[in-house]
Amino acid sequence: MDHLVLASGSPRRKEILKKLNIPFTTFSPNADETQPTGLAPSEIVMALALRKVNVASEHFPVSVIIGSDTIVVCNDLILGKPQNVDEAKQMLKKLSGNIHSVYTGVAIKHDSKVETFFEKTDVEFWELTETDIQHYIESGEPFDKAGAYGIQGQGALLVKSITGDYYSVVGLPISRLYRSLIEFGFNIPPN
Ligand SMILES: Cc1cn([C@H]2C[C@H](O)[C@@H](COP(=O)(O)OP(=O)(O)OP(=O)(O)O)O2)c(=O)[nH]c1=O
Repeated sequence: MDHLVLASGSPRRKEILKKLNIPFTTFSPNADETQPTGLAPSEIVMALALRKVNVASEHFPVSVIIGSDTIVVCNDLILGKPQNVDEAKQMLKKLSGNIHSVYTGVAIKHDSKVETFFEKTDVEFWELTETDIQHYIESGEPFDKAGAYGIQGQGALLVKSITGDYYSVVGLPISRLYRSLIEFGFNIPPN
């Protein structure tokens, strides 16, 4: 079986990838995460995922490499990770009482062969009070997450409904990835 590398420093992505039940190495790619301008959200997340696998492939030239990127889009505004409390507050205010879309792009690379895809999941938030937002920010959860929340943590209490893949919101659309890896030619033994 080919060697698999997850080009990510995200502990969530690592946990989700374990569902494949195959060994893999993680590598934090430190790629430039500046969002390219003039692209649709789906294109942005695929471009950033590609940057991550390209950096990792310099270190693992013979491996199959997976990279991923997640952004939140609310009323045409792209929300990445908040840099401070104020930004987190602004983001959560925007999401309050609204439906937003979470885009996760994935890139798979082996030698010169590259595959990219994206998933879009719609998430509806309850109406949040100032106190709800304040309490949630104090949990510390918002700061390493796109849109300033984590659906897998206390952020679950903010979410009214979701349409699409839950794991894509957490950062890695695992069932689509599983199928894409097989189509890509990666040999995954039956569990
Ligand atoms: C919306 C949402 C995002 N997130 C996370 C997923 C991503 O890890 C993060 C968005 O930042 P990313 O830049 O996509 O990923 P990362 O910097 O955490 O990891 P790496 O680039 O090394 O792969 O937000 C959650 O964990 N839960 C959520 O509900």
